[in-house]
Amino acid sequence: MSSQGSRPGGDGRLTAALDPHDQGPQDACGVFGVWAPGEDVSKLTYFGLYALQHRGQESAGIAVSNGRQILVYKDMGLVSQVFDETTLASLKGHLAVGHARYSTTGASTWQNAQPTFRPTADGSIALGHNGNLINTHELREMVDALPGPDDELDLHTRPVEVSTNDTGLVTALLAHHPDTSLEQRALEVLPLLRGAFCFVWMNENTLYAARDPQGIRPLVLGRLDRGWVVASEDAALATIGASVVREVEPGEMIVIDENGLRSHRFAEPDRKGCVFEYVYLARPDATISGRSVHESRVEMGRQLAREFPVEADLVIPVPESGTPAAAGYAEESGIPFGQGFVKNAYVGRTFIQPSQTLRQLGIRLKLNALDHMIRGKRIVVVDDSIVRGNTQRAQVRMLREAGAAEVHVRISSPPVKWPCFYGIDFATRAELIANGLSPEEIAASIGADSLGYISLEGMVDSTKQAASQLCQACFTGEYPVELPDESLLGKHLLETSIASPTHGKALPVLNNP
Ligand SMILES: O=P(O)(O)OC[C@H]1O[C@H](OP(=O)(O)OP(=O)(O)O)[C@H](O)[C@@H]1O
Ligand SMILES: NC(=O)CC[C@H](N)C(=O)O
Repeated sequence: MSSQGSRPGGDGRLTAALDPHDQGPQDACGVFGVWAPGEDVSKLTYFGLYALQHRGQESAGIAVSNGRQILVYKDMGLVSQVFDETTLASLKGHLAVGHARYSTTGASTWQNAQPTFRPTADGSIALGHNGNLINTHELREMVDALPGPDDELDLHTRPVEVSTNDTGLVTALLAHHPDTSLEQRALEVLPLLRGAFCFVWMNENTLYAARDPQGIRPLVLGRLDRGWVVASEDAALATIGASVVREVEPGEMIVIDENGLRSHRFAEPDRKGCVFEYVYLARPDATISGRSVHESRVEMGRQLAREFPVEADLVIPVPESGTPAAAGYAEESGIPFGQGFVKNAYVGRTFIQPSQTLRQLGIRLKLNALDHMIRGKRIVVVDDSIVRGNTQRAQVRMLREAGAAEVHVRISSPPVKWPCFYGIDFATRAELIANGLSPEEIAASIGADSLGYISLEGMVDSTKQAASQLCQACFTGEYPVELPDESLLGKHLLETSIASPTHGKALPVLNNP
């Protein structure tokens, strides 16, 4: 990576840039934000992101401010690959925001890694986003209507970031507040956004967080002895020793600075939390809307055993996220629970990798069957979901090769038939195996003796949330935030990117690869 344009510096408050590829051998979508004078905020953010790594594994970044300038460090890779002690030690300040990304809109590139950065009339902002916006064309037009970078910025001292995703557009809209405060500007911009968003952002002195009116993705507020924290999941708070205060409410914006915490309501709440957070996305030790994710998953397994019993010798999970449901299935059915697969702990989640080839390779890399546990037995194998079918096809084959007498697949969520437009890369309908095939046809396709999916009601009841307050669009096709264009249903979100470097204006940023 080489730098384009000159490095920031010289005007006393300019954002400086740290590009890991300019650091020689010193080697640096979960969101995290911390405001804590006297604490090592970049390290707290690093550990917070580490706890949120399961939410995004393509790129990671941290922005930190010491009150005068914001430093941003981001790169492709896992949190532990992007940051090291030296990098973290150079990120000094009293407030920080961090991000671990997997892409939903805009390619998986350094330019789209977050926090995104943009200079403003009175400083700069850095922002991280979990979610996905669906009115990006509208937002693009709003950004295009803003005064261009040439009018606004000195490009000799402030190089340009060409971000091609939804997050870059919001950053540009927020950053344009020549005559008003960032806080006021945010209260104008947030109501214009459609879709899912949990944002954490900052300027030099203030930490902000906001959650969309539907509260599709989780966001929690926590307290340190000497500060405040916001994070996608409460497990990240526990990791850094912060206590949970409450969830950031749907439609709420929080502002934290030396005067404490202020809360604004920018929209009326209409709660539609993502049910797939309970099924797969969130960590099992997370609590969302007062309900333990682990307990929800165990209950889904119990319910699955009631709905799809089978005579068998052993219940095994597809690790990791299938494990609690398998335990619930075994408990309810009375069939012994055991380990049938060994998971390589160093391999990450497979369905969120960007290409099909990588996904398929990833599964073989991840799971190996324990032959002596499997041989001659009738196996019930429990997983949380079938998306493209890669995992089940591979693991049924492995179980057969290991000598299983029968393989019965049980899935603790209903068939995924519809793409997600709110922050999960469920891709196109064509890629979803349950879109074209019945459960019987899927069983034949993956080579299973039987296949049972939990009912929609069974899954929803297990979360102890009112069905009316959950987004179940990936199972039902009923989208709680109206899609601007029905043709979106046939497209991959990565193809709906709002701008390419050759279309529209370039967004200013600190360093270019
Ligand atoms: O039908 P597919 O397209 O294969 O996707 C579904 C699989 O992806 C997830 O596992 P993943 O490996 O991502 O994560 P996990 O280890 O946390 O269960 C999920 O638990 C299923 O096993
Ligand atoms: N998974 C996410 O939350 C993605 C955030 C944002 N839409 C992006 O693609 O960067």
